[in-house]
This record gives sequence, structure tokens and C-alpha cells, in this order.
Amino acid sequence: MKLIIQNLSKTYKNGVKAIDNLSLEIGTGMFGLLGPNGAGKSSLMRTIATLQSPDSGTITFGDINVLDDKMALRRVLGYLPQSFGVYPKMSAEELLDYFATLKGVSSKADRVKLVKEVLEITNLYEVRKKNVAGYSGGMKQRFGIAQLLLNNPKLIIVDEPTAGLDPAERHRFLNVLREVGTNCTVIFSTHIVEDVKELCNEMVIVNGGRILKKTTPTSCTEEVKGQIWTKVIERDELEAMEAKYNVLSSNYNQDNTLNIRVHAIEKPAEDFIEAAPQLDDVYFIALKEDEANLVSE
Ligand SMILES: Nc1ncnc2c1ncn2[C@@H]1O[C@H](COP(=O)(O)OP(=O)(O)OP(=O)(O)O)[C@@H](O)[C@H]1O
Repeated sequence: MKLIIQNLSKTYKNGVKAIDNLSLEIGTGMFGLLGPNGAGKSSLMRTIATLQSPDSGTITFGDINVLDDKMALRRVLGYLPQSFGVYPKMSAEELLDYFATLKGVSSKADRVKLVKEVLEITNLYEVRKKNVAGYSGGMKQRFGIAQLLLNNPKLIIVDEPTAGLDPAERHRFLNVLREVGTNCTVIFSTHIVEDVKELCNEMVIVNGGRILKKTTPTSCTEEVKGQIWTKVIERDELEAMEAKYNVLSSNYNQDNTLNIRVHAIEKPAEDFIEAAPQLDDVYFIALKEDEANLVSE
């Protein structure tokens, strides 16, 4: 089913325009919303999840008019907010059983079957008797997926789920999400470029409540092929380089020198080396172009 967002806007009471006339179509599969902190990702997701209202615009999911019929959307929605709050001292199994009851699964036998199923999908079956409050960050996030799977959602929204996870936990989490996302629409927000690269078949780069670019993680690097250049510099040269070139990123080498990546249509100078474009480069180019446009406006 397709999620269609048209001309969505939201300005908070403090004057911050969090969503700025945003239009977007999202089909089945893993969709990534990539943007820095404050880009408006959570505002957009909360609006789609019917937790807050926009000032204007429309959202439809299949034949559901999301803003008019919130309950219809909630029935097919699985939502994992950025922070899930405090967990009571209950085991995962007990807590999921309780959530399933709240979601209207009244037969005990059905609940047992369902809870076992979602525990297995999220690789938590072995630790089902442990208190969720004592779970690691990654286990808590997988528990978050387990709870949202209870009503067999068609639309899954996960807001920055990998923030704060260690690499092993992050991988386990992404694998679980990849598995549950095969048959439905999953919207995944993150400021971590790697997340989108590993997981999503389509993506947008967002900032200032606007979409800067809609693309795919694999095709977008093609567009800047031959335009990414690297050079090793001393630390104190960075400022001068930034003044002269469009420096996208700089990373320390072990000997304390810096490796800079520059965007330029042609080789910026003799001592630059062409590099294979990465998604990070595309992300930084989009953000920098946006910044430059705002300044010139
Ligand atoms: N309830 C609110 N009232 C006022 N301003 C808000 C509110 N919620 C968010 N904002 C502001 O709106 C902008 C977008 O915030 P939002 O949380 O949607 O961004 P985000 O991309 O999810 O960032 P983060 O990763 O930091 O949550 C920010 O400038 C934020 O400070």
C-alpha cells in the first residue's frame, strides 16, 4: 500500500517551521528518512502516526484518509517512538501478553501463539522471562519492534532506532527490521548514513522540514562519480581548505593528519586524488547546497 503525503506543513507555537510544504510518496519496502537533528523527521513521523496534527496538507495510506480517520490508520500502524519511556518490572513475555490484550486479542491461546511468534522474530525468545527494564539498549529496541508487530501492521514507523546502540546490537536490530519489512511499508528515520545504506531501498534527505533529495542509496552515488576528491592535509590547513574548496568531510588519520573529501566538478588541484563516491558525500553535498541556498535567499 502506498503512503501519499501532500503539501504537509506544521509550524509550532514557538514559530519553528518543522514541516514545510512537504510532499512525498512511499511504497512497500524499507524507506529511509535521513537528516540531521532538528530536520523535522520526528515531527513528520508523529504526524503520519496520527499523534499530532499538521496545519495543512493531506496524508493517505491506501484508501485511508489518515488525518480524517485516525483510528483506521492506527489499526494498521506499528510505531516505535524515539524514546519508549519507562518499562515496568515485567518480563518481555508478560508485557507482550498485556499489550496483546490491550490490542484486543482476547483469547489466551491466541495471545500465547502471537507473543511466541513476535519474540522469535525479534530474537528475544531466549530472554523472554527476563525483565524488559533490565534489557540492553539493543534488546529494548527489538522489544519495541516485538510490541509493534502484535497487530500485524501494514505501516511501520521507527524513529531513530539505532541511536546509542553498539555496533553488534545495531546489526542485530537492522537484521530484525529487514526481516519484518519485507511485506509492508517501513519508514525509518536516522541521522546515521550507514543505516540507510545498509537497509533502505529508497530514501530522502531532509532538512528544515523539506525534502532536499529523493533517491536510492545505490543510484545516488552514480550522480557524483568523478566529482569526489581526497587529499591528506595537516590539521592547521583545514580552515584554509574549507575557504578554498567545498570540503564535505574530514577524518583523522593515525598520524594526526586529516583526510579531506572535496566536491568539485573537476580536479581541484594536482595533489587531489579521485575517490569513489559514498552516500555520506551525497548527504553532505545536499546539506551544503541547502545551506548555500538559504544564505543566498
Ligand atoms: N513540540 C514542539 N514545540 C516546539 N518546537 C518543536 C516541537 N517539537 C519539535 N520542535 C522543533 O521542530 C524542529 C524539528 O524537530 P524534530 O524533532 O521533528 O526533528 P528531528 O529531525 O526528529 O530531530 P531529532 O533527531 O533531534 O529529534 C526542531 O527545531 C525542534 O526543536
